[in-house]
Amino acid sequence: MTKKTLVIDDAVPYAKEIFSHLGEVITLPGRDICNHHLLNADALIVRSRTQVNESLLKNTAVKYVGSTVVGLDHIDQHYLSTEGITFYSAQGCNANSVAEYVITILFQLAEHFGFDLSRKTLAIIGVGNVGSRVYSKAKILGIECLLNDPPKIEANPDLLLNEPYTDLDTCLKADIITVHTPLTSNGKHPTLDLISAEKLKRVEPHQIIINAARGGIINEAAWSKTKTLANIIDCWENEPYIDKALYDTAFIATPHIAGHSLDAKVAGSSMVYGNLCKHWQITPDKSWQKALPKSPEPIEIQNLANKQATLCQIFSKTHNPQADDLAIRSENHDEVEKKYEKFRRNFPVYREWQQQKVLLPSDKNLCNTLLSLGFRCH
Ligand SMILES: NC(=O)c1ccc[n+]([C@@H]2O[C@H](COP(=O)([O-])OP(=O)(O)OC[C@H]3O[C@@H](n4cnc5c(N)ncnc54)[C@H](O)[C@@H]3O)[C@@H](O)[C@H]2O)c1
Ligand SMILES: O=C(O)[C@H](O)[C@H](O)COP(=O)(O)O
Repeated sequence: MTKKTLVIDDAVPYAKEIFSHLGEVITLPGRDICNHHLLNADALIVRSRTQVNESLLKNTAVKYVGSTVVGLDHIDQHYLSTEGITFYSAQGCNANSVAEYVITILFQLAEHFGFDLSRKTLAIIGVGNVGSRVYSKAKILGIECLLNDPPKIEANPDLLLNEPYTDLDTCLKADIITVHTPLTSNGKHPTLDLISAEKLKRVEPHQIIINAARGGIINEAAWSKTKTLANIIDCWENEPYIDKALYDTAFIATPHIAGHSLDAKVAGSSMVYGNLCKHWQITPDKSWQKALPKSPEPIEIQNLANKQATLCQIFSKTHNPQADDLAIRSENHDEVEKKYEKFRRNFPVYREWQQQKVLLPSDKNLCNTLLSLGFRCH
């Protein structure tokens, strides 16, 4: 069998360790992968920064495309299908990372503005892999939720019987609104401009809006003029050339890193690797897992404040989105745009809650909550 060639986005962690036993691995920055790199490649493995379409793949040898991320708006799936190119996407690989990002920020907001999260309502728009994990964590933490996901309800109306699904307009009255839909512009429930200028007119100054899904789901021009208590923005239109007016309104502005835990990135790579091995009928080799770092040092909490404050401290020690905000923040917007992609490509490694051990004074209630959220607790 001739040796295969795989072209891989160099932001795919452990690309060489994981994929080299399948063939020759060529790594390139995702944005720089062009048609001429792929002429003799058998497989292309990307993250979100490579637009996979006819102009990229025309007259190449590529017969397999693997996306190690969840969003699909960079993939022309119709073209791949008509050309008989196998496509696989690591759906759900980073859902937990995004859910932890959202929950951490909710606690940071509550501590900053001095409110009790258990007295607030959180509306989750899009209840798939990410939204359902936000929901399950919020329930554990005593946060009342509203859910909105018309495609899911149409597929399974019984969900209305036991879960707080409701219409979008009702959700947009919630204290906190977080969107977790794909960015779609066709079909029965397109999400482009889902929270339109018209809908934003009804948002009140006490409300908080979070977008860690895709730029464009919320009308950015109108959002930048909408008075809110806080805007939390991880996903923007035209990244990295993000809108200054919207950026200037953000309480936390991060460069599309909500799904960037090491665990999420490795899960994406590992899922594509497993699918490619199956596709090429090769037995997977798991020796690359030895390259993974050990679990992080335990989080030590000396003194217990109230439960919300202590949880905020623990979540923030795991990963602090405010540090990511500060990493790109600048009065000079050109500087923000310059730092945006550079910071993403050199993103500090952090591990998810299930890799974390917490050492704290005995508190059964707090420990049970932490265990339910996936932490180990001593
Ligand atoms: N910021 C990040 O780093 C990051 C990481 C992962 C995913 N994402 C984005 O978040 C999106 C969701 O991720 P996921 O893994 O949960 O995907 P998913 O496909 O599991 O869930 C998306 C959910 O949205 C629902 N939906 C679709 N159209 C809708 C509409 N008009 N109104 C309400 N709900 C609608 C779907 O029915 C589905 O349940 C992804 O498409 C991606 O764009 C961002
Ligand atoms: O689509 C996704 O899974 C997420 O938006 C993910 O963060 C994209 O990762 P990136 O390619 O931007 O590193």
